[in-house]
Amino acid sequence: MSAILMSGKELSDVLNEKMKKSVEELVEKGVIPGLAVVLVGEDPASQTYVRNKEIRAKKLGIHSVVERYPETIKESELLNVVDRLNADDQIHGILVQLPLPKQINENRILMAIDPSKDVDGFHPINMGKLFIGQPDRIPCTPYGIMKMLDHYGVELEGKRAVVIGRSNIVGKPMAQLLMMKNATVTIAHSRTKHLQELARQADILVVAIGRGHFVTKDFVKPGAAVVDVGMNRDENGKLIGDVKMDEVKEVAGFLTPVPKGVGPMTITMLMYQTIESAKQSLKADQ
Ligand SMILES: Nc1nc(=O)c2c([nH]1)NC[C@@H]1CN(c3ccc(C(=O)N[C@@H](CCC(=O)O)C(=O)O)cc3)C=[N+]21
Ligand SMILES: [Mg+2]
Repeated sequence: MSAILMSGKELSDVLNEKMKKSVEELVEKGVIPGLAVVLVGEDPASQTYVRNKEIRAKKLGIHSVVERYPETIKESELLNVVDRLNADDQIHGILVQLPLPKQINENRILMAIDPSKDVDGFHPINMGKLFIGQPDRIPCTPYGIMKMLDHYGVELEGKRAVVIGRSNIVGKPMAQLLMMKNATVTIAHSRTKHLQELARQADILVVAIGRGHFVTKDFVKPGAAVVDVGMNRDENGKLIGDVKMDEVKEVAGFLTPVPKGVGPMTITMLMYQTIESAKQSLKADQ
């Protein structure tokens, strides 16, 4: 038996068609959805991501601007950039690419973004809304994963989910979203004891630990849905996930590939939330 591959690429293609129509409708009403990406420094992985977002925005008719700043930018200067974008009514979504250089307090920057333009869903107001069960902007990676689980018919109600990884941008919001669908959720991490035994109990296993090929078939319950959030480079520079896909696909019921799994869906949800933000700005004007 081989797992059903949950293709983020294919689902993105489907959702892109719908989003294209939404953008057309907005343009007819005089609003072009605008996304600003702020990129600090020269990190090559960030460059790829930014390039992929650019391509996608163009495809959808979203107005996209990328502002690049040197690694040495001061926190006060970056705060000025955010303020200017907050005030710019052509811009409906602002994404400041993380991580930021060490002289900059990341939280201070994220808190400066207007919550209604926070298409990453990282602002404490949006995080807070999510955690009280009133989601508004949702972190794009876990949001995209929920769309994939839904699209491929993975049942969540009453099921046991294990999330490996406790970050603010993936692990914590992922757990909350699964809980909102009545899954029984455990968050595990690098210090968790007996991780393998715990993971083996999961009907849904989400892996965001950041270690290439960490999860082998011995971590997986037969038939489980396995979601691989990892993006690592192997010794040849090839993109690999946190899951050893070749062996896990013989045990799992569902599996997201890397590449073309979670990554494309993250971008899809970013575009989706930018469009939503543009729609809301239109309503606010009326
Ligand atoms: N404020 C902020 N928001 C983010 O959402 C954010 C961020 N900072 N910093 C960096 C990470 C990383 N990330 C990726 C999303 C999609 C792909 C993606 O599209 N990957 C493709 C191809 C990757 C490749 O070929 O290298 C795939 O998985 O198929 C990659 C990486 C978003 N991040
Ligand atoms: Mg994200």
